[in-house]
Amino acid sequence: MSANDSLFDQTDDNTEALRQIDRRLLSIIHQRDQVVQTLVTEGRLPAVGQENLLLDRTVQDFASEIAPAVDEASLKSFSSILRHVSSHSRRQVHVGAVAFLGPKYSYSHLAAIKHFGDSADFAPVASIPAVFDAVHRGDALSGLVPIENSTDGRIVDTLGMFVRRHMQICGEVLLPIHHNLLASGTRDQIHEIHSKPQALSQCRNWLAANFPAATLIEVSSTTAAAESASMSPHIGAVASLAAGQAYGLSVINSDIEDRKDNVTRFAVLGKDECEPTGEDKTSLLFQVEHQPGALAQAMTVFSDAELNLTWIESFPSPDSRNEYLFFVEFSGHRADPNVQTAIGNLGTMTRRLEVLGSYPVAKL
Ligand SMILES: O=C(O)C(=O)C[C@]1(C(=O)O)C=C[C@@H](O)C=C1
Repeated sequence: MSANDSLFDQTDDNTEALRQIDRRLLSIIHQRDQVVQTLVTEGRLPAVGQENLLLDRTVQDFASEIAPAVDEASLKSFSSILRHVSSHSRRQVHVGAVAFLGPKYSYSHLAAIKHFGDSADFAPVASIPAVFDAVHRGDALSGLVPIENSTDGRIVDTLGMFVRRHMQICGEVLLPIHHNLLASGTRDQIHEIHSKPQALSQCRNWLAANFPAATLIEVSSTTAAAESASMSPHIGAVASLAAGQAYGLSVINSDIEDRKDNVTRFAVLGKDECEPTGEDKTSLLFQVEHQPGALAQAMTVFSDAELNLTWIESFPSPDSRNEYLFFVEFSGHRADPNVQTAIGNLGTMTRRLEVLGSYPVAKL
C-alpha cells in the first residue's frame, strides 16, 4: 500500500473534519463566483485595485471582530488568500487578460500576481511597448509595466510609451526586488552575466566586486536571462528565485541588489475608473510652451491647490529638440475639488495635458 492510499483510507474524526471544511470552503467560493457573475451582469464589478482595498478591510474586520490574536504575518497571508480567491472568481467570468513583460516569473509577473491574484488570465509579452499595444488593441483588458525603481530611477521604455500613446493608469503596485545570481553550471564557469539593464544596474556594485571579469549582457527581461542561463553553463542570470526554479538553475548568490530596500513601482494600465478611497494619487502628463518661466508658472497650480507632489520626471519631447514633457503625481483624486481646480488651471497654461488616472495609493 502506498503512502497516498493510506492517507485516503484514513477515516479518523479530524481527517474527516478537515475534508468537510474544505468542501465548505469550495462551495462558498463557488457561491462567491455566482455573486461576481451577477455583479458583472449588472456592470457593478469593482476595479481590481478597489476590490483589493475591500478585501484588506474584510481581513481587518475579521481580525478585530473574530480573531484578535492573529499576528501581522497571518493577516498578510489572509489578504493574499482573498486576492487569489478573487482572481479565481474574475477568471470564471472572463474579465480579460493581464499583459506584462514576460516570460513568466519576471518581476512584472510577480507584481501582477500581487495585484491581480495568481488565478488571473496572464498574458506575457516580449517588451514593455508590447504591453501598451496589447491593452490599446484590446487583446488584454489590463497591463502592468514598471515605472520607477528606488535604486535606478525611471523606466525609460515605460515613460516613452506614455508620451507616444494615450494610456490610462488605474492602479499601482509596489514590489520589493531581491535579485539572485542564477546559473546552470558552477560559479567558476560563468563568463557572461545576462539581465535586463535595470536589474544589472541595481546590482552594479555587487557585480563589479564579485565578477569583475564577466561581460554584462543586456537582454529583454530577467526571465529571458534565466532562460539563456539554462542553455549554457557560461551564462549567469540576474533574476528572481521563481525564474531560477522554473528553469532549473542553482542560486549562486541571493540578495545581490546594492540596496536592500530596493523597490520597483509598477503602473496598472486599463480603463477601470477607481472611485475616491480617501488615500489616492493622480498622475498627469503635460507639456508647457517653450518660453521662459512657463514650467515655474505651471507648477504654481499644485502649490496653490495645496497638492503634495509625490513624483516628478521630465522626458524629451519626441517632436522637438530641447523640449520636454513632464510627468507629475500628487496625493488626491481627480474628483476632489482642489484637484479639479489645479487641473483646470494647468489646462490654460499647457500645450498638452493628459490626466493619466486617479487610483488608490499602493502599500508595500
Ligand atoms: O525583467 C523583469 O523581470 C521585469 O519585470 C522588468 C524590471 C524593470 O525593468 O524594472 C522590473 C523590476 C526590476 O526592477 C527589474 C526589471
